[in-house]
Amino acid sequence: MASVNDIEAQVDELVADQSMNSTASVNDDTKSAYFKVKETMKLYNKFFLEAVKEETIRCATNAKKSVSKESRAFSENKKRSIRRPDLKATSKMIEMNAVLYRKKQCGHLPGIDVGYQFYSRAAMAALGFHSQCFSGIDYIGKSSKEYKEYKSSLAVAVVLSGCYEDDQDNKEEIIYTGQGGNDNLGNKRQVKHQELAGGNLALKNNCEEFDGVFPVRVVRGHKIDGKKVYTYDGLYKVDRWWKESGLSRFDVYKFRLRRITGQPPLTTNQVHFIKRRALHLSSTNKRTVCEDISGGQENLRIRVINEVDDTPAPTGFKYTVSNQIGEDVELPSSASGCKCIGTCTDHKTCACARLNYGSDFPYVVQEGHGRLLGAMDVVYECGANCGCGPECQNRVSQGGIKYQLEMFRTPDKGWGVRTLDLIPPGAPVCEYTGLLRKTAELEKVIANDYLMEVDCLQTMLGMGGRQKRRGNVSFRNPFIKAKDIDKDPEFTIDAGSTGNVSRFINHSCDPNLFVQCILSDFHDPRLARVFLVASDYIPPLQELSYDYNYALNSVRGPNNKIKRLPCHCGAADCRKRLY
Ligand SMILES: C[S@@+](CC[C@H](N)C(=O)[O-])C[C@H]1O[C@@H](n2cnc3c(N)ncnc32)[C@H](O)[C@@H]1O
Repeated sequence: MASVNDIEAQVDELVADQSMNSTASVNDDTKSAYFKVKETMKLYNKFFLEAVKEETIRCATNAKKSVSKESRAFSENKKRSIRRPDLKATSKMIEMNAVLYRKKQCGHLPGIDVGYQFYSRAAMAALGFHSQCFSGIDYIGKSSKEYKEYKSSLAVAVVLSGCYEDDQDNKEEIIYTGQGGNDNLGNKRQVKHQELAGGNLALKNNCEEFDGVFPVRVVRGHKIDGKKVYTYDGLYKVDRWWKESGLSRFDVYKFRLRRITGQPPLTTNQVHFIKRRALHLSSTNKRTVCEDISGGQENLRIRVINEVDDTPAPTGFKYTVSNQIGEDVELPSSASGCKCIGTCTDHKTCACARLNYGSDFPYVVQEGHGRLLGAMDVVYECGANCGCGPECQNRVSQGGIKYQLEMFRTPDKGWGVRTLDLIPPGAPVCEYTGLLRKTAELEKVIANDYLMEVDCLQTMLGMGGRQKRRGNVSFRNPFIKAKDIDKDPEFTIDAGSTGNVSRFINHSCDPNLFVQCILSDFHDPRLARVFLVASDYIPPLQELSYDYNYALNSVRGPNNKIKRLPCHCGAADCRKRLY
């Protein structure tokens, strides 16, 4: 188990990551509530992925240990009783005092608006929005020392999980069944009487003792791409309660919840997509101007939609799924690679894993998705000379795009890219491809909006204001001497005339992707491949964005005058200018 010191170090590191991720230097007081919510979720997601990794290792170790029949049976049971990573992550948040809203409170919580989506009950608890991971009703207990001002218990939030046979849900008016007496097997069965205690008593108090003055936050569970998601539907007043004999003839408590007027409209119906339905909506209801911008080169076709104006699908560039190499760029010979066979599983014996931060695999594989444990200086994947095959868990970024993307016309940023699938945090979404050129060659180029510097080396060395990231990769680069390194990267990917879908991804001051350099076939960081990786859960139809990270006043026009480009990202903490 990690010591408190380890955990504190991780938090410091993450906070450093966060502050360096933004060019605006924001201190705690000036950060908006939205930013704090996002930061808290990032920390939770990091702990979650680490817990997944710990569990994977624990299960593998248990399986190895099982030699005799009995110990194998024991180990199988242990494997089944996996300690839930989501609960472990929340415990860690509590242990570290990192829960955002530690003191329970009624009403809206800043930074969490109606329509906000939680990707697990544990994530909700990590924010302090609803602190129970299993019970439907979260309440302030009357005996709680912290809440002396309340003479009776008081409910603050309820989850409508669809687990109770007696629930009735008309969206604006809900007949909510109290908690308890359910068999918790997912078949909605009541198996015993409910009691007027705990959360049920608290909801009754909201209605009677407090005369409906204190509304409860209502969260509704539904599915996106087969994953359970919880959407905040707003504040509801508890205006009636009663006891009745339920469908299975057991006593149940009922509470009538009425949505308070004047709140933004409900979004649960709008976000209730399953994979194919999102695609279907996209293809039938919208104006498609190109069936596949990749011309069949990607695994999944990428439609182009324009519902804004008459601009046809973009032309004037050649689609390429991998980097084209400029005439005066010489690629180094391939790195020697690992000797693993099939798939790499042991980080101690895999030579590629050992090059990474913590001498370990940089990814965890969860529910079929390979996810990066966090932003790193550099990621070493297995490559051309490795013994393992394409199914290896250390090749997550390889093999093309895995999430259905769509290009669309925005009202004020030209073309943009959105996802039609739910993308989990840490998932590599796409490579930034183009023509790999020497940066010096591009100095005289005046207008090219599609350049991406390969700043892997500068990031590894923390030079030139590059993001501080996780990385214990020592500088043992045979390609270049440390003293010769310039703060400006030597190579740039120019996607002006050749590139892929990434060239259409816009900037945001509150992005959902981050830039990650990856090395695989060869290990020269000056020529690393550049990927865009999800930093949050990205729901279907949300625009993809990353931080272009321009230094302000750094872009000059033909007459050497400083150029200014207003930012239209719409983020609460928008810096107002791209450059
Ligand atoms: C790499 S391109 C992105 C794709 C571009 N929208 C297009 O239609 O080709 C970068 C350019 O997109 C526009 N852009 C990207 N993000 C923007 C933002 N947040 N606000 C305003 N314009 C933006 C700017 O014109 C910028 O120079």
